[in-house]
Amino acid sequence: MKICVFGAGAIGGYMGVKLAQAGADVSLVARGPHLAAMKSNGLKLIEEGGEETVVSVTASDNPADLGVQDYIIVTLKAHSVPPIVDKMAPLIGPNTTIVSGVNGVPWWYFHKIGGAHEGTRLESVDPGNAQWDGFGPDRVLGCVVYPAAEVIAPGVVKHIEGNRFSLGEPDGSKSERATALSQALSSAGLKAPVRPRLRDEIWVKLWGNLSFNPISALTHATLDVLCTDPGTRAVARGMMLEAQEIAEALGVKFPIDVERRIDGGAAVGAHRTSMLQDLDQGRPMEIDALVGSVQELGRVVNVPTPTIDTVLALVQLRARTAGLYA
Ligand SMILES: NC(=O)C1=CN([C@@H]2O[C@H](COP(=O)(O)OP(=O)(O)OC[C@H]3O[C@@H](n4cnc5c(N)ncnc54)[C@H](OP(=O)(O)O)[C@@H]3O)[C@@H](O)[C@H]2O)C=CC1
Ligand SMILES: CC(C)(CO)C(=O)C(=O)O
Repeated sequence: MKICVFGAGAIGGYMGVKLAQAGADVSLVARGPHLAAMKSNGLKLIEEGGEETVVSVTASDNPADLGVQDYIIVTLKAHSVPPIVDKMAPLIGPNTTIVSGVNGVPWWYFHKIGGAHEGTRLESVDPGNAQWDGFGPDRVLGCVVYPAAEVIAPGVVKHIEGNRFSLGEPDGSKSERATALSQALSSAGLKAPVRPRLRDEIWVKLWGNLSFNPISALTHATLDVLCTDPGTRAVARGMMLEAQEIAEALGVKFPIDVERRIDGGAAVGAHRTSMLQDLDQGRPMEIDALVGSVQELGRVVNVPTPTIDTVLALVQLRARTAGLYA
């Protein structure tokens, strides 16, 4: 089984080391100094408990070097995917599965969902239908990424916590391709359950990213603070309740309530969300995938989103004034 991890930064690098350590036929697409470091010295993973592993990896910035794959696991930031759809072509053959390990509402959300919205495209996450038309939604296997990791130096990934990558077919079936990948990831020491209702998990994760991430970018507060301060907790709650109404209109069942989700955020502790880290480090922020996409879904199901609209406008302007958002 040939697996390519496209965008081997924090999450992709973590997966790449675990798969390579387990003897999988894995290759990585990366770029710049991070790629140069992993080519010269191998890719180093510092695990949750401090244990360090260095593996030698097959890595390139040119997909043509790596050939056709059985699975391409995409671990790019959401906004980085549409521009590289054409670049991925040498990795794709008739039976290639594309695993979308990207936060936010996935571009394939309405593929095989059934009902009135079947086939709806989302401009916020797939401008110009680049992925829908370029990859084709039938290739896609969904994935919700739970681990937290960071590239702390070129060629060095620090794993912070978690090892679950939930997988799910857009139609909820337990397919052969999902089961085979789940086994490969499990052999590498990762948890990879195949879920019949992946969209429910997407929303529970998204609840946090939708609200905590922009609030942290606007306030520079860590999760423990913004989830317990009465004012920002109320803003997060307002956004999450609007999102819940949208998701439920689309058939999602939430296994927990908003208060429990916010308490879960607080329990993570003094974490600076990825959006705040991106702002601080001058990197583009995942605003469209995490917040704009939920606003767009609200328009699809005619649910008003006044709190989401307000926070989205503020964080967009914050990012624009930092030169990080067009
Ligand atoms: N990090 C985390 O803890 C978590 C992340 N996620 C999600 O996972 C996804 C990946 O996040 P994360 O791993 O943090 O992101 P990173 O930025 O660490 O990794 C993406 C990597 O892809 C590289 N890249 C971008 N464009 C190209 C290209 N055209 N060719 C080759 N390489 C490219 C980037 O290089 P460069 O740095 O040069 O741009 C970077 O090394 C996101 O959707 C994120 O929200 C989900 C849960 C937790
Ligand atoms: C906020 C958190 C921890 C989950 O809600 C996260 O995923 C992020 O920092 O992007």
